[in-house]
Amino acid sequence: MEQTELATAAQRVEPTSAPKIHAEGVSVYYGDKKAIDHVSIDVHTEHVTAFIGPSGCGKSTFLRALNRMNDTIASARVEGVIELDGEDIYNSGMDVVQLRARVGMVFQKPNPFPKSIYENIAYGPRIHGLAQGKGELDAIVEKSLQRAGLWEEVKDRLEESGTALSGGQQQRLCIARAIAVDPEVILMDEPCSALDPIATAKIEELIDELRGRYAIVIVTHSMQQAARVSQRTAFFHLGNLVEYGHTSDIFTNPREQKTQDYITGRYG
Ligand SMILES: Nc1ncnc2c1ncn2[C@@H]1O[C@H](COP(=O)(O)OP(=O)(O)OP(=O)(O)O)[C@@H](O)[C@H]1O
Repeated sequence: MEQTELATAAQRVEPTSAPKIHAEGVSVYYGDKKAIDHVSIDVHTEHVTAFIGPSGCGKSTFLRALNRMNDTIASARVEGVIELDGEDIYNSGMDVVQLRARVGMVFQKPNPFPKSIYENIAYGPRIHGLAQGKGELDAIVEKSLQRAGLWEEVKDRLEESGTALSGGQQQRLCIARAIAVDPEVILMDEPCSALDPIATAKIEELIDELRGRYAIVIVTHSMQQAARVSQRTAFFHLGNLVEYGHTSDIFTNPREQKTQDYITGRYG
C-alpha cells in the first residue's frame, strides 16, 4: 500500500484546549490476562482520534474503558487513571449512567431500539430530564437527526420503526441517539464495518462534520478510513500503545518500526 495515498486526507490540527480525556498508565485485565498494558493517551475535542492495530491488540477493550463499558464484563478490571475534564471516571462517586451520556458510544452493528424512529432519539433526553414537555423533546429529536444527517430522509416517517431503516440509516440513527443526550465525546467501535461503501462514505462525512463539536474516538480496521477521517492516530500492538501522533506523521513518517510494518501491510 502506498503511504502517500494513506496520508493525503490527513490534516494537522493542534489542540486548542486541555484534553477532554486524559488516560494515564491504564491497564485492563480479563481475569489474569492483561489485554491493555499501561497505556497513556490524551484525547481532544475537535479531533477525531483513530485507534488502529491488528486484531486482538486491545483497541476495543481500551475504547470501552473510556466510558466504563467494561464494567458490564464480570472478569474485566481496569487499573490506572482515566479523567474526563480532569475528573477520574473510575472514582466511586461517578454516576455511570451520566458518564455514558457524556461519553456516548456507537457500535459495530447498528443497534436501534425496536421502537419508532422518534422514540429512539427521545428516550435518552427523556430519562435524563433534558426536555420540558413535548415541544422541547420534538426540537431535540429534530436537531439530533439533522446533526446526524438523517432528518430529510425520515422527517415524514418518525413513527415508523427504527429497525425498518437501511443499515446506513440505522447507524446514523444510533449516532443521532448518542447526540441527543448532548455528549462531549463519541466513541465509535468500527462503525462502518457492517455498511456498504456508499453508507460508509456518508458516515465518514458525518464524522468529519461532528468533529467540530465533539471529541470523537474511532476504532477502525481500515487504515484508509483512519487516514481519511482522523487527525490523530494511535497504533496498538499486543496491548501496548506503540505510537500516537498526528495521523499524517503516523502514515508517512512513523517513529517506530512496528508502526511502519503495520501500515505497509507487513503484518496484521
Ligand atoms: N469479554 C472478554 N473476556 C475475555 N477476554 C476478552 C474479552 N474481550 C476481549 N478479550 C481479549 O482481550 C484481547 C483484546 O481484545 P479486543 O477485542 O479489545 O481487541 P481488538 O484490537 O479490538 O480486536 P479486533 O480488532 O479483532 O476487534 C484479546 O486477546 C481478546 O481475546
